[in-house]
Amino acid sequence: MRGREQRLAGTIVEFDRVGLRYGTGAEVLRDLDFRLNEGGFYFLTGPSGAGKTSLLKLLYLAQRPTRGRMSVFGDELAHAPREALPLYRRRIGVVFQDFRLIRHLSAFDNVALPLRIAGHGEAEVEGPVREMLAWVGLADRASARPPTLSGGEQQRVAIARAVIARPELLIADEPTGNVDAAMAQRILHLLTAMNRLGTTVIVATHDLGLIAATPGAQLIRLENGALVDPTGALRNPPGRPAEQGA
Ligand SMILES: Nc1ncnc2c1ncn2[C@@H]1O[C@H](COP(=O)(O)OP(=O)(O)OP(=O)(O)O)[C@@H](O)[C@H]1O
Repeated sequence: MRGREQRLAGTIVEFDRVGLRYGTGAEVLRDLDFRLNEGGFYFLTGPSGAGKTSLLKLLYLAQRPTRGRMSVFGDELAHAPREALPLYRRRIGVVFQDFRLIRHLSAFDNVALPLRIAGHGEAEVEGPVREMLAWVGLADRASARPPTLSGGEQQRVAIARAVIARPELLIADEPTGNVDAAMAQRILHLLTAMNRLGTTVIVATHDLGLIAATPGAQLIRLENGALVDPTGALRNPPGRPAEQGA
């Protein structure tokens, strides 16, 4: 299926001594060494200002490392030409902390956007978008514009938009930051359902309840721009297919 890529079997993202600085400031991320397994579910945690959003920006290719190597979907992207990135971005779904919905478009049109950008005709858009809106419990809000939706509803439109094109990698920045506990459970359910369908998921969160409710998820902890990985488990994740029975 992805045979042309030379990635280490089972690895979707690999960081090798990655550093990031903004402008001429000090590095906000330092010496990040880790791998994400295909099909894994990861929580990214750490104190405010530790660099979680910055790390996610590297993952969704909005920032490039200022140091080190970074491969995504098996290709080295730290120095890839800018015009090469949109093709990779289409394989990544992002739920932004502040949603970034388009205010003047309906919930339906916001969710339809990735399919339309990918060139799908309206016949291929209508059904999947209706189905996705139903899946996130917003079938009756399809024509509503974001400013008329509650925070939790906007959050679910943002999730529907992020997953409609079946991304291989789903990145969510504090996806339960604006909702109550019941809605947080519902959002977690949506993310784990995507994960069961094969999508690799990484979620930045301060919500310990969310982590406790997701057995099998792996923790990635950042402190002051560096990974806390005392056992090296993030550099050499156990149980990767390439290592089994080899
Ligand atoms: N665009 C930017 N320009 C300069 N510095 C930035 C920029 N974005 C983030 N920073 C700095 O990088 C560091 C890490 O910020 P980041 O937003 O990645 O942390 P975070 O762990 O996501 O924090 P929070 O949990 O509060 O969202 C902070 O010191 C922040 O001030």
